[in-house]
Amino acid sequence: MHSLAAAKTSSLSPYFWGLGAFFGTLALTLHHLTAQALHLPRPAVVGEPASYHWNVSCSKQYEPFVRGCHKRHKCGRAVRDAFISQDDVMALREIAELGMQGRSMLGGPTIMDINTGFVKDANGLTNLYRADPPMKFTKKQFDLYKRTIESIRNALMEEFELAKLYFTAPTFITRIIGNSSWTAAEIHDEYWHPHVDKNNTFHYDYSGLVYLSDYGIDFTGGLFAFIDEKTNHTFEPARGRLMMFNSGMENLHQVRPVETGTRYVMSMWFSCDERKQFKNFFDGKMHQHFTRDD
Ligand SMILES: O=C(O)CCC(=O)C(=O)O
Ligand SMILES: [Fe+2]
Repeated sequence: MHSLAAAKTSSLSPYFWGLGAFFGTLALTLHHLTAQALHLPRPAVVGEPASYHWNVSCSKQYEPFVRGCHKRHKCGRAVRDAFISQDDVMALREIAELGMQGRSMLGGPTIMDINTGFVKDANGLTNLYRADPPMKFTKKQFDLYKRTIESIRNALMEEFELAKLYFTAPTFITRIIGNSSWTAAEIHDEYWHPHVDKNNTFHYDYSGLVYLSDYGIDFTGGLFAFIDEKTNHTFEPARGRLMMFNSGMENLHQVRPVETGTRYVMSMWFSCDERKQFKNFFDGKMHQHFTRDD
C-alpha cells in the first residue's frame, strides 16, 4: 500500500511538475502581457478610419442601474481615427478661437462651453452671451457643433451596444497652451491630475473626446493616459481622433502636462439619466438648465 502510494506519487510527480511549470509560465506570460503598457500612436495615415476597442471590468458605480444604458460586464475604451473630417476639425478650432479670443495665451487651460456660453481660464469666468457685444456664432457653426455631438452619441451607443444615451452638461472645448514658465494659480487649472470623470460629475456615464490637434506636431507632452493597476496606457491625441470610454472608476485617467504648443480637445459627456439630458440648444442664448428643469 505504502509502496503503491509512493510509486503513484513518483509517477505522477513529473506530470504535476510539468503542469505546474506550464501554468507558472502561463501566469507569468499573462502577467507580462497585462502589465505591458499599450501606446497608441497618431494614425500613420491621416484620414484612415481605423478603430480599436479594449474591454475592462466595470466598476460598481452605476447605480441606480439603467437597463439598456449601463453595463454590468461590458465596459471599455475605444478609439476611432478620422472620426470627423479635417475640415470639421478646422471649423471646430475656429469656434474655439472665436470664443477664447482675448483669453490668456500665457499657458495652461481655457475651457469654453458654447451651450451655456461660459469661458474660464486663469483670469476668471465670463459669459460669451453676456459680453458687450455678445458673441455670435453662425448657424453653420452651431449646426456643426450639434452634428458632432450627435455623432459622438451615436458612436458610443454603437460601440457599447446601448439602447439609450442622453447628451448632458457641462461639456467643453479645452485649449491648453504649453509653457514651461507657466504655473497654475489654482487647483482647477491643474488639468494633469489623475481623475475619474464620474467622480467629478456623478451623472456622467460615458465620455467622448474628439481631438482637434496632433500630438508631436501641434504640441508636445499632453498624452492621454489610462492608469490601470499594473501599468498605464497612453494615447496620442490626433486631429479627428475620437476617444470613448465609460466614465466610472474603471477608467482612471489623466492628461499629461502639455510642454509646448497648443492642444485642443472637444470633451463631451453622456448620461443614462434621462433627467440629466441637456437639450442641444445651440441658439446663442445662455442655457443653464437640464431639459427637465426648464
Ligand atoms: O483632454 C483629454 O485628453 C482628456 C480630458 C479629460 O480627461 C476631461 O476633461 O475629463
Ligand atoms: Fe477626464
